[in-house]
Amino acid sequence: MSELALELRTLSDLERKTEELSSQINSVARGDFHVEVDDDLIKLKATNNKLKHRLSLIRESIAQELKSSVMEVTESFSITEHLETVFAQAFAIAFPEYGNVPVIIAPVNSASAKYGDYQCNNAMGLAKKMKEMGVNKTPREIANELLKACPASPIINKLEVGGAGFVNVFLSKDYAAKALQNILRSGIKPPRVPKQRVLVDFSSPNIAKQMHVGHLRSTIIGESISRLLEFLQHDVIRINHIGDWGTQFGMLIAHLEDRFPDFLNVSPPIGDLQSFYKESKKRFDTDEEFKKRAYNRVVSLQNGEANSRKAWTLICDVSRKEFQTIYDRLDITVKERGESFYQSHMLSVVDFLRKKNMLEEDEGRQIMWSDEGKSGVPLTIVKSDGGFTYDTSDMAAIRHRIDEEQCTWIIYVVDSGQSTHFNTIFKAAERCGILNPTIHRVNHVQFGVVLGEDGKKFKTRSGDTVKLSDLLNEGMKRSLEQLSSRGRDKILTPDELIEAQEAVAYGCIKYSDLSHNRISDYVFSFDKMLDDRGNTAVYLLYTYTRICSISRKLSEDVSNLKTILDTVEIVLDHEKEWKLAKTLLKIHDILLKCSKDLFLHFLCEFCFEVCAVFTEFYDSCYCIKKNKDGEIVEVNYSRILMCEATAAVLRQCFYILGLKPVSKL
Ligand SMILES: NC(=[NH2+])NCCC[C@H](N)C(=O)O
Repeated sequence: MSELALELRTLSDLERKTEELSSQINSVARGDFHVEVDDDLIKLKATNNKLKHRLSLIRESIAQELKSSVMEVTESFSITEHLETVFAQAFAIAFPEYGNVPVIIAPVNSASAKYGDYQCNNAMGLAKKMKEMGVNKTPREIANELLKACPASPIINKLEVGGAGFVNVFLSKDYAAKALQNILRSGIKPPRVPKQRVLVDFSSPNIAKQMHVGHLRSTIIGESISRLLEFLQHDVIRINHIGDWGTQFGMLIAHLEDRFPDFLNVSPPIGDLQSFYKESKKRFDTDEEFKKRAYNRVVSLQNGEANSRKAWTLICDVSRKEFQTIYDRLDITVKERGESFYQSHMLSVVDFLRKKNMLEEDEGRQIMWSDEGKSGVPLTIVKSDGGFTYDTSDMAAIRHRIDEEQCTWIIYVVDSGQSTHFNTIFKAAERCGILNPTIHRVNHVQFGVVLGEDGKKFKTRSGDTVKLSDLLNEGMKRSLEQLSSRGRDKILTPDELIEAQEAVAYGCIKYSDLSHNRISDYVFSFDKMLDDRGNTAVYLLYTYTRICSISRKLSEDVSNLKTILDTVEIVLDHEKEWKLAKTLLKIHDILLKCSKDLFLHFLCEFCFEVCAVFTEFYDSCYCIKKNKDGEIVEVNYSRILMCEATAAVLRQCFYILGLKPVSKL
């Protein structure tokens, strides 16, 4: 919404108030009330006239401003947002007295193209509101007034009032052709959004414990959210909040000292950290002397004593290497900043909370309620032995992220099981003044559990947690089988085959996660994800390679795309060409929609739609005509450009979803 439009609304409100007052003055003047006429009220009437004049000037400049702001088709924007602005102006001009009505723009299902491409659906609601205020107008009358007040926009071909009072918007083909040409010239440009400094806390496995499928979900979703927000030009900090601190390290260090007494000189060959953990836990539970030494080591570690610190680093390194191999395979970038990083910040946040009188003694512990009414579960800030907890580290972390990192948006990609924890942290942070909800946005991006095909929690046959490296290996094996079943092992070079195998294996694991609404639990099934029909990575990747192979058929391929662009106009005469163009141009709307609520399945659905609409287009619109001998006799270059634009849109979406487009599959 432009500043002028806002000012216009404020002025309209003022105008309405003045009018109310004037009518009061009039009634008073008529003698309806026996009240002295206030001089101020009379002055207001004069002000009202001035305001009216200003209002008409502002309306004029809004019309001007809008013209200049939308004339540029070279800029990329979300069609929905653009139409929202157009209709907001129409509202301001036609119905200024109804203040801040949020504009409702909805895309029209392509099956009902005769009703336009988008609709403004406000008239019905407004008619109701007017009725409450004693004004009788039908939604169709309102829609007609809105239509008349709509400023010209280069993206609109025509407007019509339809049905119960919808304003139907038909997009302009000229605009669409230009917008597609821009995509081909300079790639997909992000729509403009206010830039934020945002921290994405994701992956976050725990040292010495198995990185499980829950962490895999967090890793995949967090990476894609980071890519999406980076694409939208936000300043993104990707943080791996690993569990590398806490009392369990005391027993791990004590056990390391016993098992590898020479650990300071010779790096200990801990192959299997999980069983190392189990061994030490067993001793901790049964051996009093060991337990005492373990506690000792926690204290020395937290005090920064050199040998304990060294032992801790060695243990963390073992896990770190394991995590990194998963990140490398899945192309994940995340900066490690585990719980240990916050040790000094925990000391200071405790101090801060104590000074603010937020801490309460509870059976030796120091707790904090997230609201004054003491409802819900309190946070444990200091344990009775003086140690800190997961709550303490998250309070320290949120404070650091807001005060020191200067983030205005923090996103935690963590399973739904922790939603109480995060809600409490957010409320507590607000209560003690760390977080100001008018400035800071915090989101717990929660997700459901991974289930096996039997509908039970995802486990190995023997009932153990599935090792992620085994899972990725299995994916690689299954993807090779899939490719071989299509005879690809005979067509592709060994390098191309490996590239295709990885693209399919990792792509399908990521995509099957991202394409489901993350809130619900999801069933992990290689069979489903490797299906080449339906909304799967395999289907998308195959469609993409098909598009690539179309232009490959041209001898002078698309390396001279720029020349083609300079000489060929995109024509959108065929119904399927026009449908494809409109589908592709939805990309900005979709990206914004995904970033609003941080749901990536909308982007997956969009990719699926693009592929389906492309197939319809390709089935009914020839791009390259060949004769009986297979020689090219005619090329429709406009359609070749459409193919290239489709590939460009898909590539951009693939990047955000972490899929690697391969030109041969
Ligand atoms: N700031 C956070 N608490 N991030 C999430 C940490 C997840 C935790 N390490 C776990 O495995 O459950």
